[in-house]
Amino acid sequence: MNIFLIGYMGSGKSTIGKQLAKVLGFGFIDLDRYIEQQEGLTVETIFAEKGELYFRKAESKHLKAVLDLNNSVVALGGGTPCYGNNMALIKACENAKSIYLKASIKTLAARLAEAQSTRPLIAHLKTRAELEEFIAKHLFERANYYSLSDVAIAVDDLEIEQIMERLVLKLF
Ligand SMILES: Nc1ncnc2c1ncn2[C@@H]1O[C@H](COP(=O)(O)OP(=O)(O)O)[C@@H](O)[C@H]1O
Ligand SMILES: O=C(O)C1=C[C@@H](OP(=O)(O)O)[C@@H](O)[C@H](O)C1
Ligand SMILES: [Mg+2]
Repeated sequence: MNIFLIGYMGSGKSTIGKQLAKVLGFGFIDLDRYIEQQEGLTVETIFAEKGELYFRKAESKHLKAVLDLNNSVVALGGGTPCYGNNMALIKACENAKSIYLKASIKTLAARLAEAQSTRPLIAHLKTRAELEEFIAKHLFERANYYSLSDVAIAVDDLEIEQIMERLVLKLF
């Protein structure tokens, strides 16, 4: 079985993915880290020096390499399901479950305010109001892709442990 974690930046894909893999005894792949290893550049540098289009093409290419793993948890990037035929490929995987970590704009903004500099799409935003406006519009564009996931979990106000418990119940 293969598990794909989907959701907006800051929803907890990387954090929950790592823990879930540990609990299940599965391998863990963070697609962003995998892209960095394969490209020999950080995500920030790829955006800055090669541009977002190059990143999206690399993301699709490297996604294909992690689709057919076994007993793995894969934390996708926030944009991964929303470009090209990525979500169709994820949905077409056999023995795979896609999980949407669904968080409110307020929760996402609070978490991302602490981590804007490592996320090129939001690094330039100055105030909390600008950040919230950006997330609201972006989430409106992306939510239809996220909602194609097999399972959705509302993560607002839940500790990581509580999310893990709910996830395991929904998965098995
Ligand atoms: N359930 C949670 N409660 C509180 N903080 C969380 C929770 N899940 C994630 N975080 C924090 O939110 C930030 C973004 O998490 P991360 O796993 O990097 O998200 P993503 O990979 O979806 O962008 C991190 O600082 C992480 O510690
Ligand atoms: O939402 C996006 O388009 C992106 C999300 C990031 O991953 P996280 O969702 O893990 O922050 C990373 O892939 C890149 O900065 C672009
Ligand atoms: Mg991540």
